[in-house]
Amino acid sequence: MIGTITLNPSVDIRYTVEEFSIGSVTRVKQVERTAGGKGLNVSRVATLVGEQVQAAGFLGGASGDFIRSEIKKSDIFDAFVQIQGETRSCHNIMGESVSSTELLEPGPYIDSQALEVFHQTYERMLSECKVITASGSLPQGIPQTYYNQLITKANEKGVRFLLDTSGESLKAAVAAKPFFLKPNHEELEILIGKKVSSEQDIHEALQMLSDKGISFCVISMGKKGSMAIVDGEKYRVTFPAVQAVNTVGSGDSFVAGIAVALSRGYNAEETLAFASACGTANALESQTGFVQQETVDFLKQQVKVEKII
Ligand SMILES: Nc1ncnc2c1ncn2[C@@H]1O[C@H](COP(=O)(O)OP(=O)(O)OP(=O)(O)O)[C@@H](O)[C@H]1O
Ligand SMILES: O=P(O)(O)OC[C@@]1(O)O[C@H](CO)[C@@H](O)[C@@H]1O
Repeated sequence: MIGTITLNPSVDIRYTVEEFSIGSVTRVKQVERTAGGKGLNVSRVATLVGEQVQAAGFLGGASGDFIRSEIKKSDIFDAFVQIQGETRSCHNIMGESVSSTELLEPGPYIDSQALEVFHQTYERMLSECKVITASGSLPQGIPQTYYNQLITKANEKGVRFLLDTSGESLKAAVAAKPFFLKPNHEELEILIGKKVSSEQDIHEALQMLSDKGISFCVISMGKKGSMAIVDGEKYRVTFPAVQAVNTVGSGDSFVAGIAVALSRGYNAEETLAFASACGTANALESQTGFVQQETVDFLKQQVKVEKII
């Protein structure tokens, strides 16, 4: 079983608009709500490709109730801790001629009591899951070094810990040596504190993270594919161009693909091809964090994974 952690889930609200400009009134053509936050996207995609998933984090208020009802419909085991506060919403404004614009709320305050209940849940997850993913920002009241505690516990138990976060929590987490990291291009620049403009810069960054003890690291670059280092071996991942519909959640779908592949025992090349297919399959759907099994199977055959000597 795969365990997913979404400490700061959200109701993702997608507004489809014909045009959008700051400082004027916009009438929305279509509104869609999904149970989101990066880890819930991971949960949904891993379930859609056939794995059992238990999902944990914090949920509260009417938004929390909505997410719980969606989790139930998706056949994901609900291990979320109930809180007093209200789960946040994240807004994505997009349209045919409007490039995706996201507004992400900060999330509720988590008190020490809720955190204590989460610790108990996490201990149980470590004994039931081979792979654990942790994704996204941290809600208020949780220190930026919090993922380090979770990583250390997973490492002690020999559970593979896959981390997809950004900013200070990503910077801090490297020292705790998560099994897997997936910064995108922008997150990588913040992580290493310098511009990454050439393939050589990416190689150096991957080598640096590998030398720091990260077994599996991927730098994802949207439609340009990704570059990876797995146990010291470097890979370039590419695929034919597609007509993307909504790329929000493609990174999460990629992480879901990695988690699924690892729990099935795929080798490095197969794992990267499968994850990349999941990322692209999501980009072909309008719904955030959603893939179709047939699309993943088809795309997996189109992905090229080359070892870089
Ligand atoms: N426009 C696209 N066309 C095809 N595949 C895409 C596209 N964008 C993303 N993907 C797929 O998804 C993977 C991850 O995408 P990306 O690098 O955009 O992650 P991300 O920035 O973490 O995404 P997000 O934060 O929006 O979930 C890519 O490696 C690729 O396989
Ligand atoms: O604030 P975070 O946790 O960093 O990101 C939240 C979020 O933007 O990430 C997902 C896309 O990856 C969306 O579903 C969600 O709204």
